[in-house]
Amino acid sequence: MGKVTVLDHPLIKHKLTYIRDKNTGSKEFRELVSELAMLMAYEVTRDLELEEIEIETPIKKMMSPVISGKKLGIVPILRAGLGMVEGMLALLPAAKVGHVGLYRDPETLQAVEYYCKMPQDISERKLIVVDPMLATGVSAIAAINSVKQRGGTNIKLVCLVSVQEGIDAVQEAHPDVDIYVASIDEKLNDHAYIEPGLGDAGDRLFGTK
Ligand SMILES: O=P(O)(O)OC[C@H]1O[C@H](OP(=O)(O)OP(=O)(O)O)[C@H](O)[C@@H]1O
Ligand SMILES: O=c1cc[nH]c(=O)[nH]1
Ligand SMILES: [Mg+2]
Repeated sequence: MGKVTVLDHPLIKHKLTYIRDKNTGSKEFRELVSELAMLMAYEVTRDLELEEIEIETPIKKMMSPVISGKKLGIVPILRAGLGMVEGMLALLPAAKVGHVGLYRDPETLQAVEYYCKMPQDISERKLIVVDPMLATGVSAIAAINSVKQRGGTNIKLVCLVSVQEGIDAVQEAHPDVDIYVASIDEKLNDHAYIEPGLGDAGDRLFGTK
């Protein structure tokens, strides 16, 4: 079973409070989501492999570590996942970006996929699927299915706000995927929105609705 990590660094908690606040407008919301993604990227990449290379300081030669091993890929789930890409790329500038476009049908709550474009060498990359919200888990499960169908094998899921129900669903469908969240909230409401949550992440990012 993949592990679940709640990233509860004080900076993450602080910024999360302000994206939850209904009085936070789109500009500030976008900036905070981006900053949160950057902080989470730092934690999620803790297990990157290193190799020693020889360098020379102004004083003497030494062996010193640099990142090695598999390259990275970031996969936002459109639309709301787009808000997390820039922050992740700020820390991981060499990562390639694949996109999965899908929305949750408000009536059936099923995921409807409308776009998918992955890096060609997806099977050789460590992939980080990103979406601010993990509610029922239907969207994340569908997105990870799409990534796997195209050859992705090494996958992590990073979300800001989640509920236990969504985490359980992803773990059952994709037991090989580690999940990182900033919060596990109380529950889903009757419309499968997270309570207390932050509302509709896509609408708040892009000023729609
Ligand atoms: O876990 P789930 O129950 O599937 O819900 C979570 C999904 O819902 C939201 O996307 P939405 O369908 O609103 O699309 P959008 O990003 O285009 O707004 C959110 O960004 C997730 O992708
Ligand atoms: O609370 C929720 C649930 C699904 N999608 C959102 O954007 N917010
Ligand atoms: Mg939405």
